[in-house]
Amino acid sequence: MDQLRAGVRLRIVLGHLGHPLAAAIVAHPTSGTSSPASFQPQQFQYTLDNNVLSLEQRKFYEENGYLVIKNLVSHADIQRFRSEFERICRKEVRPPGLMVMKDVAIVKSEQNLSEKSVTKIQDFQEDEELFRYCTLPEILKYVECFTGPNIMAMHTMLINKPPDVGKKTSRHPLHQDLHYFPFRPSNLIVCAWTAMEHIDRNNGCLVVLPGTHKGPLKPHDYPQWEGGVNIMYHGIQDYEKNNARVHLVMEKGDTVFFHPLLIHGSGRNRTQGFRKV
Ligand SMILES: CCCCCCCCCCCCCCCC(=O)SCCNC(=O)CCNC(=O)[C@H](O)C(C)(C)COP(=O)(O)OP(=O)(O)OC[C@H]1O[C@@H](n2cnc3c(N)ncnc32)[C@H](O)[C@@H]1OP(=O)(O)O
Ligand SMILES: Nc1ncnc2c1ncn2[C@@H]1O[C@H](COP(=O)(O)OP(=O)(O)OP(=O)(O)O)[C@@H](O)[C@H]1O
Ligand SMILES: O=C(O)CCC(=O)C(=O)O
Ligand SMILES: [Fe+2]
Ligand SMILES: [Mg+2]
Repeated sequence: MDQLRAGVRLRIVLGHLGHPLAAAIVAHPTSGTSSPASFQPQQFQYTLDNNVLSLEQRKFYEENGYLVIKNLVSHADIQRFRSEFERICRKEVRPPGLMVMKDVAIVKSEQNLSEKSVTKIQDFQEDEELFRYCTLPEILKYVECFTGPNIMAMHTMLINKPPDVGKKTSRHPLHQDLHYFPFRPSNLIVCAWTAMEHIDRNNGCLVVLPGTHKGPLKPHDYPQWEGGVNIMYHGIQDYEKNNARVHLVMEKGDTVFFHPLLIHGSGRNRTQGFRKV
């Protein structure tokens, strides 16, 4: 029931906003008569009272702005998402509203779509098989700790980071997702990011600046990268250079939940594989 509602709301919200950009997963701002947030002890600002997170996990998210849950999504589900992605690349299915992006370094050279030319698909909410991700009880269970029970999926993507061709265009500059989101409140938004395979610094893992979710939304612009930058890959110019980057090494199925103000990005893919999340 809840899962069905999530899907229906998604369509309504996208239609209403009329905006190609949207968020990960967010609480409905007008939901419920009593906002759980108002009952929070003063020290918890970024998480809601729940029976899911341990006190330690809760404190970690509050302090750092992200939380990795190991082995959350089954390998069987990941295989299904992978297969559907390949079907989309082969154009066997073309869900309405889906956006397909190629890497800027190869967009002019490669004509045919294949899983080797597609860097990312976005807005797969009309694809039943991929949207299953947003309905997985194990995902929603954690999402609810940040959004509360009235959940909407706001933006969806499957990222297929290609092997870098030498121009470093496979990188994703450091940014805050809130830059792309025209809705608030930010503390009731969370992104769920699931590794579809082993991911480390070699194939371009997620890189985070812990604690930056406590700061403001910063100005974003295209980075001055010699090799080029992908469309809409805006970055923060003036991030704190002595703020240590943390590279999140993740196994297949591991999922990181992060705050939309957390500064994050991803490095270049130095392998020959297509890093999928
Ligand atoms: C939605 C946000 C929420 C975020 C949530 C989570 C937040 C954290 C993640 C944030 C990640 C970043 C955020 C991404 C934000 C978007 O991606 S927003 C959506 C992408 N941009 C748009 O929708 C803008 C409008 N759309 C477009 O321009 C086109 O649909 C696309 C995406 C470029 C693809 O075009 P296409 O239909 O495949 O057509 P194609 O002929 O291949 O290309 C058209 C032109 O675009 C150029 N182009 C194609 N691909 C690229 C590329 N990768 N780079 C540069 N130029 C390109 C081509 O060279 C061509 O240029 P010209 O020859 O006309 O000069
Ligand atoms: N000195 C820097 N200036 C600006 N952005 C940076 C800088 N260092 C890293 N970044 C950003 O953070 C992301 C992650 O950095 P990281 O150093 O992990 O990746 P990389 O430089 O692509 O690869 P690697 O250092 O592992 O060879 C990069 O893709 C880039 O967007
Ligand atoms: O996976 C990546 O390369 C970056 C993803 C990202 O920025 C996001 O999911 O918000
Ligand atoms: Fe992001
Ligand atoms: Mg580096």
